[in-house]
Amino acid sequence: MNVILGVSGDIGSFSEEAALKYIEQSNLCFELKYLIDIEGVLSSLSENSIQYGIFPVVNLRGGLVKTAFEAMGKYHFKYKENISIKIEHNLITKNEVSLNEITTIVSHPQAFAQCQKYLKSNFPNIEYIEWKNTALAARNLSDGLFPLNTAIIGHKKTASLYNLKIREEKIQDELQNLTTFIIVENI
Ligand SMILES: O=C(O)C(=O)Cc1ccccc1
Repeated sequence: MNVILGVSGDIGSFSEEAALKYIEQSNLCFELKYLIDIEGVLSSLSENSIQYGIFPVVNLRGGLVKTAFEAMGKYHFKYKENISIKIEHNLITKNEVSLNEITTIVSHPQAFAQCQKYLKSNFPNIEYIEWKNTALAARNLSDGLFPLNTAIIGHKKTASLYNLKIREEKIQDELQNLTTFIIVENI
């Protein structure tokens, strides 16, 4: 049976990127399971349907990942190790939308926190919607869940994965935008 590493994101999320880097560095063989958010990871771990989990806990610009601390207070688990990755954010829309037509941006709260300066100077008066995960936002935009004039902030690979278009690259406030993820296991 394969050992499963639960990811707090969808395909194309930053948590997936951290998981892939962890697998490469540790030389361990894991199957990834996409559990969308931190609650999904920790609940699956407590039910023993996964053996390990990975999720973000802190970023220098965005601060503590609030949802991580809320979920960590609800479950018992063991800390295994941590890994930090450099995160680059991108503004992504459907193919037919131009920048001046954007009325809404959907993303994970950490993405908004890490792109504050960019958003304040470029989109001061639009609607912001917090979503469970950046890659899920991309998938849902592609599926037509949001109005056409919606952008998401996420990993550049979500554009090709979900048939979307990158409008602006590297929009994070810090060039070296490191986020730390932790790998956890059952007690
Ligand atoms: O939403 C994601 O893709 C995540 O993995 C959570 C996240 C979001 C923004 C920065 C770091 C982690």
